[in-house]
Amino acid sequence: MNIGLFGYGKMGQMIEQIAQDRGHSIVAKIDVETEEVDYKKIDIAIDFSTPDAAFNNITTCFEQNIPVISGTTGWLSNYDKAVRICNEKNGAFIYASNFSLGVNVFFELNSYLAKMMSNLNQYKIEMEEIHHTQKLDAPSGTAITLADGIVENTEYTGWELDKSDEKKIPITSKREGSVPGTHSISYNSMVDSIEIKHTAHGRQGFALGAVIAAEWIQGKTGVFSMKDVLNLN
Ligand SMILES: NC(=O)C1=CN([C@@H]2O[C@H](COP(=O)(O)OP(=O)(O)OC[C@H]3O[C@@H](n4cnc5c(N)ncnc54)[C@H](OP(=O)(O)O)[C@@H]3O)[C@@H](O)[C@H]2O)C=CC1
Ligand SMILES: O=C(O)C1=N[C@H](C(=O)O)C[C@H](O)C1
Repeated sequence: MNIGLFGYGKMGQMIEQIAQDRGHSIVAKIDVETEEVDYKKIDIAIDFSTPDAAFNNITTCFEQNIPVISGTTGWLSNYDKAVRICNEKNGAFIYASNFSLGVNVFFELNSYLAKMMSNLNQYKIEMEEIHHTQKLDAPSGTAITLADGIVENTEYTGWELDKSDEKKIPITSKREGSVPGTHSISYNSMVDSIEIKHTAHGRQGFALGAVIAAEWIQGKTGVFSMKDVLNLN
């Protein structure tokens, strides 16, 4: 595949390595200073840019009939609009807050645990995410997806960064050194605690998942998720 990288930062560079190892070519590296893009050369766009840039990158690719894999977080207020444009253009799109295969299994585990805990009111939930100090958004996109999985299966109505509303899942966001991404959810009662945790050891897992998604979406039209790619449905 001829891949166009939208965003050539920490993730863009990791994806370049992994994509090349799997026999793909990087035909464009687009970042904030790029003035002209030759879209004709690009079979698929992989966007790991910034919350401000993602929507425009993604929808420009739809206009050019290029399928898009996006891992950028912090732009989701425009997600429904992007989906609409993708469908209007008969395009192909996957957004995932986290492309790592392990985290996508962790999402399923989180939903299953939330369902089991939903009638045990003596347990109070807490979520923590830890990332490197360069991260622009908080809470992480992954933490938001985890919170959505809990809301779907319990009486919680949403999430909040500061603990105040009993009906909301309290999320603590920590920014420390170069931590690639750690997410934990705990259920605490007076007598015990249950905790599930995912720890990324680097960015390879995110990048590999994004390249696998790009390979999978070739020749398809529609809006998909990593659940489809990994057959976790
Ligand atoms: N879904 C997932 O699995 C994962 C998602 N992420 C998310 O991916 C995004 C990128 O992460 P990361 O690579 O660590 O961040 P970086 O800051 O290292 O890279 C972002 C890059 O985007 C560039 N950029 C800025 N504006 C534009 C633009 N208009 N078009 C294209 N590129 C632009 C930046 O350039 P400049 O520096 O010059 O501004 C920078 O090179 C974040 O939102 C992060 O949360 C990260 C890891 C995994
Ligand atoms: O910015 C990052 O680094 C990461 N961002 C994603 C998120 O916001 O969840 C995924 C991963 O945790 C790394």
